[in-house]
Parts: sequence; structure tokens; C-alpha cells
Amino acid sequence: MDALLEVHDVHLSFGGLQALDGPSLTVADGEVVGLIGPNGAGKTSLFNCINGLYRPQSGSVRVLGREVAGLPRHRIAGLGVGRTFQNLGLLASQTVLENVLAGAYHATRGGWWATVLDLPDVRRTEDRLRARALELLTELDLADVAGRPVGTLPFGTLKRIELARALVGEPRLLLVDEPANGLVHSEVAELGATLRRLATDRGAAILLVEHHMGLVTSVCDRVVVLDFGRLIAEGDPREVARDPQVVAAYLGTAA
Ligand SMILES: Nc1ncnc2c1ncn2[C@@H]1O[C@H](COP(=O)(O)OP(=O)(O)OP(=O)(O)O)[C@@H](O)[C@H]1O
Repeated sequence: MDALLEVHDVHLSFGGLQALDGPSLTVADGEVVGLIGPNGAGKTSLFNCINGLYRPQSGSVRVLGREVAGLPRHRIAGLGVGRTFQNLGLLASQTVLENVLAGAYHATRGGWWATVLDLPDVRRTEDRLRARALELLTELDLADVAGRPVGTLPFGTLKRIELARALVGEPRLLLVDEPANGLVHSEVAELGATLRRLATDRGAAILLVEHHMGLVTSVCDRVVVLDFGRLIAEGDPREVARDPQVVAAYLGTAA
């Protein structure tokens, strides 16, 4: 069977700078894979190539066996790829519920006429998404703030809203970018439990970019390590963390 995500020999450069220099990796259903590496290693660039923000110059990115490199972002989201952003992509003046529903934009594209005419199909989809959003808000302990504007809420809460927004479209593959950044210890532990639950209960595959090694070792089945756009190690999180090449990369001494 095809892996859920297959990245093969992807190259991406900005002028003379090689952001991705041929990494290959796979993620299977229900698997949580950590994507780690020092600052500037290419982690976010790889996310951008998977969800269609960037188009790699060469190589292949397959989701459920289908080539997605070069497809528009909403089409890739429609194939089941969700994403959270490092710098939260939330709208401060909108409520928590509105922000979460915006994450399902690709699923509500019934067309202008369908929306204006309030066609039953569009209404049914919107009702279903609303119910799903409210369910997620309860699951992520956000039900009490559903009607509050996002701009009035603390940072740890915003991180959970960002996660709910990525989940409302029921992704098969979730790309999570530095979710622990800015969270206190107890929030990181809670986040780890939430990510594990998503993979175990919903069978979602998760690719997790994270610098917090405690979170990586506690939730990831496997990690892949990038340095200067290249894959330098792969395997069990604890073993990889001891790999001399990985240690050197983090200390800035790798070639
Ligand atoms: N749009 C862009 N234009 C020019 N250079 C870019 C662009 N996006 C990324 N880069 C460069 O590509 C390289 C990889 O960056 P990327 O953000 O993917 O690394 P990262 O591993 O996610 O780093 P961090 O852990 O700091 O978020 C860096 O040298 C970065 O400066």
C-alpha cells in the first residue's frame, strides 16, 4: 500500500541558497514523525512544499499516491492535508468559532451561486462543519471561549485554536509547525497527549516540526533530521538524539 505521504528527492532553492537538497521521507497512516534540525535546516520549507505554498524545482511529493507538487493549496487541503503555522494564522477580531470554521474553507467551496442561493447542499455542509467545529472546541477545552474574539485570549489558548482550525477539515495528514513554542511545561504535556490521541483515535498521520526534544521523544514514533536541506539521520527519537552527526549539526559544527 502507498504511504500517506511520500517525499522523494525534493530540491528547492532561493537564488543561490539551497533550502532543500534532496531529502526523501515517508509517513504512514497513524504515524507521528518528528521533523527536526537546527534553525534554517529547511523544515518549514519542506512543509511549504507539502502543502503547496512552495513549488519545488525538482523531486516529488505524493499524498495518498497522488503527486501534489505544483497543485494549488486548496486542492492539497482537499486531499486531506492540514497544517498549523508557527506564527499563528488567526484573525484577531473574529471569534474562536469563526477562526476554526475558516480552516474548512476548502470543504465549503460550493461556488458563488450555490452560496448566494443558499442551496441545501451548501447548508448541509455548513451545518456539518459547525457541528464538527463545536465538537473539536469541546475536545480541546475551548468550548467556553467559542464566542470570544481571538485577540482577547492568551497565547496557550491561541495555540489550541490553531490546532482546532487545522483539524476541522478532518485531515488525514497534519503538518504541525512548532506547537510547543511559547507554551509552559504543563501546556506542552497536554499538547503531547492531544497529538498522540489524534494519531491513535483518529488514525491521523502527523509530521511534527519541533525544537522541544521532550515533546518529540514523548510523541514521535520516528524522527527525521534535516541539516542544510539534507536528511542526515532517521530513526528512533532517543537514538537519533545521540547520533554524533546530529549532535554536531545542533552545535553548528557539521560540514
Ligand atoms: N521565501 C524565502 N526566501 C528566501 N530564503 C528563504 C525563504 N524561505 C526560507 N528561506 C531560507 O531557506 C533556508 C531554510 O529555511 P527554513 O525556514 O525552511 O528553515 P527551518 O528549518 O524551518 O528553520 P527554523 O527552525 O528557524 O524555523 C534558510 O536559509 C532560509 O533563510
